[in-house]
Amino acid sequence: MSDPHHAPDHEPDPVPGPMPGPAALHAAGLGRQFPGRRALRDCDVELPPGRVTALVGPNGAGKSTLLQLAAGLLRPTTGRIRVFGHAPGTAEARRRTAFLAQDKPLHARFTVAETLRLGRELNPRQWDQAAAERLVRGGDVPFGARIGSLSGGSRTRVALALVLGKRADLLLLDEPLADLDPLARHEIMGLLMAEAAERGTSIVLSSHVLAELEDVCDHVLLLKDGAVRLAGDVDALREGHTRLTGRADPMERDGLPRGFDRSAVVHAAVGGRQVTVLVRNGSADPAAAAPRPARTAPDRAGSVPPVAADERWIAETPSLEALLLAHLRSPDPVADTSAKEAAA
Ligand SMILES: Nc1ncnc2c1ncn2[C@@H]1O[C@H](COP(=O)(O)OP(=O)(O)OP(=O)(O)O)[C@@H](O)[C@H]1O
Repeated sequence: MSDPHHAPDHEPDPVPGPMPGPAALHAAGLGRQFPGRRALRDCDVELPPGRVTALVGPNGAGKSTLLQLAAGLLRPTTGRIRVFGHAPGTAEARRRTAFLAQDKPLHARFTVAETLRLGRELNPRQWDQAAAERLVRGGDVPFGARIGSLSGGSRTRVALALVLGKRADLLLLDEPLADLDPLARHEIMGLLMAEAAERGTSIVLSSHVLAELEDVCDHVLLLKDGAVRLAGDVDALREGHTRLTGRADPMERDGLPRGFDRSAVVHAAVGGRQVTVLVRNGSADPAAAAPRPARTAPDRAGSVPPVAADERWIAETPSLEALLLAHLRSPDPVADTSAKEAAA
């Protein structure tokens, strides 16, 4: 339903620089300023086609702003953004993109059937009525009911039906599951995965429920304070980190042994006598998955053995949720986009 709000239907002047690749979403130096507030700054984003991307970040991180820029509802203040190489708001970008806004704007006085008819009229060449109806029927939403009379979850279902009915190549979904009950969330996630697997649809999905993203997303984009903090292929990012659990050192504020290489630490948390720490792997050598303490304090020389070889530490590849939580908690402002290449 985003069409009526889109920016004018013309390509802006070409921007100098290399041509964008076939990325589903490409942004370079992207920024968006609101009065008194910078929502996004200097964001470089490359989302390969056919991937399901988790867009995560704290409240106010800029997730909705990025999705609205990609949907052509906002214009960048700086930099540029492209969907499949096209400027958002142009006819080709609009045809290939479907956007589900966080507040799911629908006409309250329309019935469900009228809403789907509007979807078909706005997308006459590519509308899939069966896909849209399937979603509505899945929730037992009456086709004759007015949108204004529906529960939040049913309204969300109708809004998603419009998105899936459009048969777009890139779905931009801003917290699509927020109003849905657990069974409906599970069902909708399954539908989205099927859509991605069967049609190669690219999906960008913002969510605060990290555990739900684990089995669904194969790519991640973490924003914090309007900047990209972590980006890339999920497996590559997980393999690029190690989660270590061991006995906390009561003499150290962060609970880590004194000689521990803190430059590789994303975040450490002490719980009781244990410390759990997420570290970036410093080497491509899998044997070095766990960090070696690079600096050993002179007064304790030899007292801190290499963590990887110390059986008192449990080393494991982090889950996506553990990875994201550590990066969300990390004060480190340096973006980790090391897994970008693996995603291409
Ligand atoms: N239209 C606007 N006018 C002024 N400020 C805005 C506007 N839209 C967003 N902002 C500000 O930009 C920042 C980023 O907002 P945005 O909605 O993109 O964050 P978000 O990551 O989607 O947050 P949430 O998780 O709470 O939905 C916030 O500080 C917000 O207040």
